[in-house]
Amino acid sequence: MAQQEWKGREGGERGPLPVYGVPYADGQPFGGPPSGGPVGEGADRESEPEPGREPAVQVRGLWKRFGSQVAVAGVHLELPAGRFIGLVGPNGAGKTTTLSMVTGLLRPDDGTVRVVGHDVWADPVGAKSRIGILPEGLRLFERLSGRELLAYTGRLRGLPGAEVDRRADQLLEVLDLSANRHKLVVDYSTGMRKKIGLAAALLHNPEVLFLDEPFEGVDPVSAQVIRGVLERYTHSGGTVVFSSHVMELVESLCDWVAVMAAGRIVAHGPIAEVRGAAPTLQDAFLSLVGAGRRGGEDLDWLGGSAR
Ligand SMILES: Nc1ncnc2c1ncn2[C@@H]1O[C@H](COP(=O)(O)OP(=O)(O)OP(=O)(O)O)[C@@H](O)[C@H]1O
Repeated sequence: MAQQEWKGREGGERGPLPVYGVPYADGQPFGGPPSGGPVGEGADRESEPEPGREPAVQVRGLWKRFGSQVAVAGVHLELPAGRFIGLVGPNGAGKTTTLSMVTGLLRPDDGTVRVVGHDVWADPVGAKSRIGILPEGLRLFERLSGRELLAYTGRLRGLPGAEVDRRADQLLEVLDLSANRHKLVVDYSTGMRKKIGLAAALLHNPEVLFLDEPFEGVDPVSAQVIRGVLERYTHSGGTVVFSSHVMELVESLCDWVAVMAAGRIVAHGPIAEVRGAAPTLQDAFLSLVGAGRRGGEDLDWLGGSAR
């Protein structure tokens, strides 16, 4: 089965896959830890960051305004490598704006972003060659088939054709898209679009994967498949940063979380630390973002029965 053949970044029987395009500065294929142990099954996922390993993302004093609207208000954040990281916050908190600036899609008004040590704006090629992105409102080349989209993405990433073919076929198989490989992307369902977008983001085996709401519109079976692929990716040393509103999902998937509210980071760290004494992450989240008990008490006209 293709899933078993697809070896992670620490390699398997076949060893690590070769790196193409811009070589990694530390000479480590696939961003495997230059020192320290592997992050994976059996590792203490909530322990301190691995010693000697560059943070996946370092954000300093990040600001973004849209007219009078301050979307991101001086974010400082350091995301450890090799973790499954959730970025959570209420609607309008600034998550998408932050992720857009961190991935080089939107220029900040102020501040710096480094991805695995590479400044996103001073060294865009160095930074972008190390990341994969599944952005919000994913725009894809609609008139290509899923298979053609992966071939195109792979060649853009500098992978040789044979390697693109091998990886694309494995990803299509693992993500259960093989039967739809020749269908045009325009005819893909929402969940299929997420999966082909994820395949495109993973194809060059990035060091850090940024996903904006990857499970939105995805059925439970596909969600399980995506989850398995992402867990495999982090277990072999990759870093996932994903935004979500579904706190149960974040709690079950992530080992590290950053909470945003009103353009600022209000808490960050290992899940257990952020949860503190609260029974669930959802409870901790509600108290962190200052949510009141607005359950619609004022909507006295709503609800059928006359009073
Ligand atoms: N291009 C834009 N022009 C004007 N305002 C914007 C723009 N993009 C974002 N904003 C505003 O910036 C703030 C943060 O938006 P952002 O999309 O980053 O929030 P979010 O946390 O991702 O929200 P959601 O969870 O609803 O997706 C909001 O008030 C939003 O209206």
